[in-house]
Amino acid sequence: MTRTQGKRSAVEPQGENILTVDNLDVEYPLKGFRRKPFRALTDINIHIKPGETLGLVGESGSGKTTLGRAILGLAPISKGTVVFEGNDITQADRKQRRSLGRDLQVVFQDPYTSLNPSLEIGDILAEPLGVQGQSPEAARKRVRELLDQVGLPSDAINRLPREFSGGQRQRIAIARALALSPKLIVCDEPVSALDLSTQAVVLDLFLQIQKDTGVSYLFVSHDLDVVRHISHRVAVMYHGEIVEQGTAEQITRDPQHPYTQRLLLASPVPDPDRQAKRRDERHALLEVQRLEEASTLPVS
Ligand SMILES: Nc1ncnc2c1ncn2[C@@H]1O[C@H](COP(=O)(O)OP(=O)(O)OP(=O)(O)O)[C@@H](O)[C@H]1O
Repeated sequence: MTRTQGKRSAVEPQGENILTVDNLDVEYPLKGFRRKPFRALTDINIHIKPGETLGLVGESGSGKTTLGRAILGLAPISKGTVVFEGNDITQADRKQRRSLGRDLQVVFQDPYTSLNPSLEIGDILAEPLGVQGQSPEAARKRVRELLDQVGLPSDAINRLPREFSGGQRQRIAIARALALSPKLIVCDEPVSALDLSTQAVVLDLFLQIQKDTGVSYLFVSHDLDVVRHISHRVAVMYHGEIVEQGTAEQITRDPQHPYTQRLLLASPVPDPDRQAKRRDERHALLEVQRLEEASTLPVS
């Protein structure tokens, strides 16, 4: 393991699927006379169990974001089913979607644009709690818990997003996604905008939160190294199709599809000695990063 200090458990999650996507097609309508819709996804089949991370890797334009959006009910599905906690979201009405929305959250790539710049952190985190009818006192208590869970001090409550670094903002975005204790979080390139050492810290946080809460992740990234580190299983997307699925180890040791083989060539697994040395270097870097983050946090 090269990226983080956290360890992914070797035990595979068991039980009923929390999410099952079957034979899914997504077609975007295109403007213009007689233009056929653009098929962005073809015959997608994936599933995720409670407490499991499915990593979704693929090149730009392969359809990763579209699949995440389809699961969130935000993409034009032309065929197939998306069953979340036993409910087919393609058939759900607005009221059912709202209640499903509680258990299904998202963390986006860009921590600079995903937070409302004019709201204080306390209000950003309390917003979903208020919508669900929590009293201001209960919401305030939950906001403090959330900040603690993502490793930010409680005085962050009265600060604005611009007062935080990229890594700290992504922690705030993760806290917001966790507010309603979701069962599944769609993580759409959540570390791509961060530098390498901050990526490692945030990946550790995702692992720790999963250990503590049992939440499942669909973890989207173009970076195979990130995906195979954080995921129990990996699905490889290519031109709108899933061309290969397996455990991170299977995909790494015995890639079947030429695209996966190319991805691996671009991201080789280092030999054990080099790996250990890089891990030590990484740990030292992480410690420096943590100290720096702590010292740049605003003090009230
Ligand atoms: N709203 C839309 N209307 C038409 N085509 C779209 C729309 N959104 C995405 N597409 C097309 O669907 C395909 C898949 O896009 P998508 O954003 O899902 O890929 P991606 O793998 O997430 O790429 P990236 O890593 O660059 O974000 C692309 O060809 C894209 O141009």
